[in-house]
Amino acid sequence: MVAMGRVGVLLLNLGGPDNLEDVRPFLFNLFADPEIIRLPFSWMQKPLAWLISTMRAKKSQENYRQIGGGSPLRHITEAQAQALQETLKQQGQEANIYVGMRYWHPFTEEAIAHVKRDRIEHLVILPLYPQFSISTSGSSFRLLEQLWQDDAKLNQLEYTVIPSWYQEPGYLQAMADLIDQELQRFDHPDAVHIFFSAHGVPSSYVTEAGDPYQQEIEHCTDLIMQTLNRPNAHTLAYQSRVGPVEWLQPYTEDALKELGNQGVKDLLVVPISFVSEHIETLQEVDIEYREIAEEAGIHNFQRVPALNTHPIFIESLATLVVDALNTPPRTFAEVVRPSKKVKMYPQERWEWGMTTAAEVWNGRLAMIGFLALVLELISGQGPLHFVGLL
Ligand SMILES: C=CC1=C(C)c2cc3[nH]c(cc4nc(cc5[nH]c(cc1n2)c(C)c5CCC(=O)O)C(CCC(=O)O)=C4C)c(C)c3C=C
Ligand SMILES: [Fe+2]
Ligand SMILES: [Fe+2]
Repeated sequence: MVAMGRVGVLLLNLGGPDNLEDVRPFLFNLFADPEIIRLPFSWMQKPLAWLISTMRAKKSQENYRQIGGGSPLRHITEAQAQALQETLKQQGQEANIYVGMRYWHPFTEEAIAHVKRDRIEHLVILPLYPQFSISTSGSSFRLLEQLWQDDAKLNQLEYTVIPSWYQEPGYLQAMADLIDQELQRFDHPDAVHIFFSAHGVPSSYVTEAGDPYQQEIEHCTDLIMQTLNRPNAHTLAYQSRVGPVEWLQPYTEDALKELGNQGVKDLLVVPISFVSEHIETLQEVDIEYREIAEEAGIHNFQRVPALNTHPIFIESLATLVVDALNTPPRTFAEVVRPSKKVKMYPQERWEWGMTTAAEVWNGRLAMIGFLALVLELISGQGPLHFVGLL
């Protein structure tokens, strides 16, 4: 059934720096998010975000430089929006598509301003993360919930949230298709080890805060293997760990070494937590993990491309939208998981010149960092300058 009234679809995504100058402010926005670094005191959030983004900027910029000087995420997401609009139209469903990024342009706040400007009556909120995590979809839902609380006008809008959608048959089919296509390029397709690499999160998100992410990733992997219906061996591992705390295991780099030691020669990486090419496929997998794999004796290391605008994938998004318009709406309150502020999660090492110091930040260390920051701001020549961080 086709929904009446003005329909909008809000696609949520992370966002990425468009150029190298954007890297530091992008990182600041990311680390200023309490769903990314969970602190006991909210007043610490911004100073700490400032410190970590400042310390990480150079390394991160170097990674973005290796993939052409910026993230392709904005262009790809806009192309997905365009393709989704056309597919919906073919199915008789007119809809405006909006892109709302969490940490960079076009920001979620801008997207909501456009939704209001266009006087949308029914809004489907669709994160471009197939699986739910507190740190991704959860963070965007929390932000939206806040925008709704701050703006009474938004309450006239009928909205519905799709929390996660990795079970959608079209999505699974598109993933299986991409894998199958890449397998055919190997001399012995059945002998290829299929290596699912998911973006990691700190383990405590799952064990302490109740993030369903790990369970959804595991289930998703099983469903893709069932859809693929081939005899290949497969592994699931977690990539992109930052900081010294424990993240979901096994880590991608360890699992690759292990497989290399076991004599695996042909390996196909399947990025599984994200539907677009981005820095972690183009730089981390294609450059860093390839090097680790080759050193471990995996001579034929290939990767499945991201879905981007794969037609079966875009059709599955259209199906999700149409289904959401035809079922009772789901509110933010139903989909935002409770998150206890349990611990401080250090995401970055302190790199004081030559020494790698604290393994885990504690409150005291954060306090020292904060004082350093204050001194820095007052004098312009404070301790951060002194140790070469700025
Ligand atoms: C489902 C995917 C993602 C999860 C889960 C996730 C959690 C998470 N990420 C960080 C820290 C960083 N993420 C960064 C970039 C980044 N993260 C994702 C996806 C997930 N993150 C994507 C797609 C991207 C890249 C966007 C792009 O520019 O193409 C970065 C910045 C890049 C870098 O410096 O390495 C950081 C830092 C944490 C701490 C976390 C869970 C708590
Ligand atoms: Fe991330
Ligand atoms: Fe990351």
